Amino acid sequence: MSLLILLTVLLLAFAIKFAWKRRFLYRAAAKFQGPVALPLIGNAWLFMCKNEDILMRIYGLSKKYPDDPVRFWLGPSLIIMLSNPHHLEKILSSSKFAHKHDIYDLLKVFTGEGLITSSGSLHKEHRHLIQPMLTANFSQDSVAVMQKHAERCMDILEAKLDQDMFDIEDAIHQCMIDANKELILGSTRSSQLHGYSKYDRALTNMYNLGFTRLVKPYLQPEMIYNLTPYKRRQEDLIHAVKDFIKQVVQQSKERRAHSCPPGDIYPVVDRIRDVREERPDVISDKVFEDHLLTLYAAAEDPSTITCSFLALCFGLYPEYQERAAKEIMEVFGETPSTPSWEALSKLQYLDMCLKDVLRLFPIGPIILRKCTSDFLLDDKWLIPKNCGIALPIFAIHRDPRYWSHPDHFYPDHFLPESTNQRHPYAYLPFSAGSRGCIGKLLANTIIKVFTCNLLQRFEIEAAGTLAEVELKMDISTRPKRGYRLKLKRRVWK
Ligand code: HEM
Repeated sequence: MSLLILLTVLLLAFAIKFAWKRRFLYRAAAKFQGPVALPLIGNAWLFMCKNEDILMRIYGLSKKYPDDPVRFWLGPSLIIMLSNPHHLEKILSSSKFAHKHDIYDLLKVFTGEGLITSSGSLHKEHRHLIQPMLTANFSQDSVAVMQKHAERCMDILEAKLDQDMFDIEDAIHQCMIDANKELILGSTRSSQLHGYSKYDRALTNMYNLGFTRLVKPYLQPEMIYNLTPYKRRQEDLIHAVKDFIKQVVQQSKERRAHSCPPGDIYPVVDRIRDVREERPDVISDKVFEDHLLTLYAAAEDPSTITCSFLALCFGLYPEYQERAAKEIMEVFGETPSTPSWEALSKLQYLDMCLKDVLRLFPIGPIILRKCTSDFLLDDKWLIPKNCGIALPIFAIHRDPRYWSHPDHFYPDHFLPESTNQRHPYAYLPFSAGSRGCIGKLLANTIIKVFTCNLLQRFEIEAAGTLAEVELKMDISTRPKRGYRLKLKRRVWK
């Protein structure tokens, strides 16, 4: 009995000390609106649903609190969500929010100190080294590489001509694997010709496993996670992925030793290797591998998703497809050939289509940051040090106050007169500021070259409406039932 009393007293003392140390956080949180928080779990109950439905829960909440900041408690963690573009601008342009939220640490087992998961001075220094490698010149050189892989993909898609509906994702995924492996990793092993490799499969499973742990709080404590089968699986995946990256590094060293010409492109791996030669103290072997895996993963999956959604939207909105195809024909003619860099920039309508797809299906539907010191927002709201910040990009991209046709594919959203009237931070498909995407130009190039090839060869059909495309969230936004399309030979009228 006395032991029980002692334990209760100790527990109570611990709880009081814990609450006392965090009194500033509670005081600041009380100034924000937010849903009812339960003892211990806070608002975590709002997100107790299937992983894939979390996106819609967050969307619902941000619609409920569209203007002023709102607070959530996820267990002991305070998160402030901001849905007003004017607030997003303040956050994304402040150095106080350049830190990723602590939850990203769970992904460090995979991508270590790569640009997505690192923060602080190491991130800043390495971003300065890597960003200049992805210049307009690199994107320009990537056109020919992308054209080669896109043509191969179109040849594969010929087999689907005039057949039943099929999911186009696999074909696009293998094409994007080949292109990004050559551009970033300098590897010419083709998944389109030889099928998915062990590495390709491991990487896809890695995204899924990483996301599962992010959204299941009970898997987050290391002690518990280590006892689950997920841990074993994680080790197998890491092993497969890292093995491949080590081979890529080795091949790059051999190219250097034999002064091999870089082939079709001077890939990112060789560019980083050359920087290391000059400054070996700055990038260790381990961080070199982390960068390669991060850059490849950051490029391959978003490009696949965006090209697939663009094809689906063209299938659902034939009039916009026709307009984009006509523009491509006017600029390039009917026969697919390697587009010139100048000609690509003439595809204004395709550009508007791509922008609207990135609006509807942003790769980062929610961006999470950590506040590293107290921050006074609009001289009104004190965002306390160490709390999390959530930016619900998906919800803002569908807010009817900024978009005339929020839930439709509507390229005219990006007519200059509409764009000029909108707050620039109401559209953030590549995020912004010191943690914004460094591959934006490359991504635009890859996707446009791919789409030119697709529309030059095929007419795309899809059934139903965009409203019927149910979405799910994993590490990005995807359709629950795939990208189902039908292809017909394009006949120029
Ligand atoms: C359609 C294609 C793409 C989209 C929509 C996209 C979107 C984004 C977004 C939203 C972020 C910020 C994430 C956050 O703040 O949490 C980001 C970061 C990043 N992206 Fe992209 N991305 C794309 C393609 C690429 C490509 C092709 C590369 C590189 C070759 C790339 C490399 C990166 C890197 C390294 C970061 C981390 C930057 C940092 O934190 O310093 N991305 N991307």
